[in-house]
Amino acid sequence: MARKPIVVGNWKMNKTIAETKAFVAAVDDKLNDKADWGIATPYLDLPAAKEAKHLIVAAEDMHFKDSGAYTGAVSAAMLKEIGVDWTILGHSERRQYFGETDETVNLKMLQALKNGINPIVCVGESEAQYDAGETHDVVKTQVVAAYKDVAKEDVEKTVIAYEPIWAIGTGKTATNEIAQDVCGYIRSVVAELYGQETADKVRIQYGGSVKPNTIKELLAQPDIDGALVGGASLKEDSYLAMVAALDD
Ligand SMILES: O=C[C@H](O)COP(=O)(O)O
Repeated sequence: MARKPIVVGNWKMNKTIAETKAFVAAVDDKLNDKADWGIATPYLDLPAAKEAKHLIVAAEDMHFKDSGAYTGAVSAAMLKEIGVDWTILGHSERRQYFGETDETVNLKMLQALKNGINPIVCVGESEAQYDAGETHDVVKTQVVAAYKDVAKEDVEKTVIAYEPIWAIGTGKTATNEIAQDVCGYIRSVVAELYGQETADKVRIQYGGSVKPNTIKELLAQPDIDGALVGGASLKEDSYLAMVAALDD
């Protein structure tokens, strides 16, 4: 079955509210139907981003509890209240700098799905793990942990982003072959967990130095159903160049 690609810009800790409004004004009307197009923004920018009519708007994280004494955290209900029904979870920067673990990613997956929020769950190996040939083992462990207790009927609401850490912000995109190999392997792990039919419905993104000149070939790979894009999603012209690249 054909899976519609999903391309989401992950802005990380970039852009003010004013810059978000300018981006939406420049980009939202110029998208095409070659993919579901979206942006993940800092919490403060989300209401401005939600002024978009076409862009999917995602948070970059959320907490796994309903409410309580979790200073600095944002809940699923808070996101839903402003109409946000997507979130990234388990990005490697959250794992590296904010103590995110496979266990908290799993709790957040369950909390997101319970609240009608679609998670984009990130997995990927470090450079040392890549060099040691551990990529498949690492992503399998992360996927199995993330989906613990996730119901089969919820799986197709989720997106998996394969982001090799060594390719993030480095300009070192994984080759099409490596990206396809790992995304295909991730699909086989989902098939082991939930069966092939469910695995065939899950969209798997590649992320890591995706640029307007590389996105089309990456998305042409059979198991790559989109991209999670950092740097190249920040400038309006670069985002629109990715949109145009899929039009060719
Ligand atoms: O979530 C996005 C990734 O971390 C990729 O970032 P990048 O495109 O700047 O390498």
